[in-house]
Amino acid sequence: MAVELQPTHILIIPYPAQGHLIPILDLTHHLASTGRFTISVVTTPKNLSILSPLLSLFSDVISPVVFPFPATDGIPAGKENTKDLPPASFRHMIPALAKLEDPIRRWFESQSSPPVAIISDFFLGWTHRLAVKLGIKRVVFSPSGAMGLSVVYSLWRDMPKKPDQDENGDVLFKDVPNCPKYPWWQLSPVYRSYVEGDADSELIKEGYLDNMASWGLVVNSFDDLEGVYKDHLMNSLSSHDDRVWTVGPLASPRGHEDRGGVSSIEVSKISSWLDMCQDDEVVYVSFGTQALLTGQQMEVIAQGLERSGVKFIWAVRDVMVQGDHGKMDLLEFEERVKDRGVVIKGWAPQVMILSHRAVGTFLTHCGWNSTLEGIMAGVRLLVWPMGADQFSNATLLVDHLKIGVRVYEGFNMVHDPCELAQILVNSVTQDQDGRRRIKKMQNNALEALSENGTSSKALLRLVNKLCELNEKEC
Ligand SMILES: O=c1ccn([C@@H]2O[C@H](COP(=O)(O)OP(=O)(O)O[C@H]3O[C@H](CO)[C@@H](O)[C@H](O)[C@H]3O)[C@@H](O)[C@H]2O)c(=O)[nH]1
Repeated sequence: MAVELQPTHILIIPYPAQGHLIPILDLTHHLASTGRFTISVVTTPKNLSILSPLLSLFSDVISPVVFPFPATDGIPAGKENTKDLPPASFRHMIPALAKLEDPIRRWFESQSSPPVAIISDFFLGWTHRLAVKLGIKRVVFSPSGAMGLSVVYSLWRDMPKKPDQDENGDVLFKDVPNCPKYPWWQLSPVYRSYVEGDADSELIKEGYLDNMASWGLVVNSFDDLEGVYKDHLMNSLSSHDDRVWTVGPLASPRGHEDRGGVSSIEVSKISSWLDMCQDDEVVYVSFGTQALLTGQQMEVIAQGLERSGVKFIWAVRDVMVQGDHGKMDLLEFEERVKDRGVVIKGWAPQVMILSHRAVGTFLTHCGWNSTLEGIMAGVRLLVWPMGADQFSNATLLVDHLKIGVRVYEGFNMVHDPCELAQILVNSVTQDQDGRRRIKKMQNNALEALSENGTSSKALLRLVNKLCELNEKEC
């Protein structure tokens, strides 16, 4: 007699930052599309709206599990997403979310058919212990690449100290392939702010160790881009056995117009403007959803764009438009360049812009999602890493794969608008070799996502492995 298959119930727990939410919800979308799961997604009231498109597509499959946001020192009431908070809030957001452990456990115990696995962001390491208590599996979701993750895991495992109390002293990662090294100031700010014995610091450290002990790991990357680092993770995380899945670049199968937010400018206006431009002549500039540029940096970018004479779209975070950004007068700048440039204040339809044939260059902070989106669009990558994993992403793109050009690094060096202008001009008019290399990587990414590609196969293996946990199905 045929056994009736029950869908496998899994619990997704995202971290409320757009660069983390967007890819884990893309993964959720892919899992929901298989028809083999019921999926519960943990969220808080102010983050519910980002789930709406998925909920309307998969109302029978995906259910939100909404908990009040836990009140926490360092996070103002009413703020539940890091896009509305300064970068240092990461230190507070991680402990805040750990307070959801008990409510989630109580919710789990009330379920007639509880989840067999948790897939949760790497900032939620405590979910490993929760999963162990509940007798289920935990899969870490890494919105960062495999190289960035290898470096950060190595940091928390080995706990290097600041060399000679010098911000510029190098820390060497001997155990990571290609032995990268970074000056202290380029290491993860969450790591640098660690204070031994401090409760929040210890919770964050435990979280990373718990990540390394979890049952599996999903990385938003693909083997042609980072195979060596995937293998390294596979070998160094013995607990993961063969359960490291590189399933990227994750993208929304639904299209990209409202990916991660509602565009603050009419999408049709932007596409009509781009339609009037020649192939590859437009430079797109964005520094993601976390970096807070200084007034001086805004000024350098504006002057660089103005002096270069290139066509451009510059996405400026709304907090930087509202904030006091020194001498920089965005409105005057816009007026001066209105014939050849667009400034988007607030959320930009980034993937749509990058994939337009007129856009040929991306000046990026090297956030991992932007990196993958740039590769998928086959645009030249001008990189200006600011923090987090962005310095290792820059190493990968510029030094190892030679598909990016390093413009500047971080906040503290001297930035010269004339030099930036020249780099922008060169990227639009020259650099054919760089362009060929990025096109090749774009093809590799598309290949990875094709039916028999490495990422599609990894996704299928992940799906099968999760379904095996469901005794009713096996
Ligand atoms: O106006 C905007 C701004 C951003 N995005 C999207 O938002 C995401 C931004 O992600 P990312 O490029 O990774 O930048 P951050 O927001 O800075 O991401 C944080 O999270 C990433 C994943 O861990 C890290 O790689 C980064 O260093 C960290 O800053 C991308 O999908 C963008 O397409 C838009 O669509 N419109």
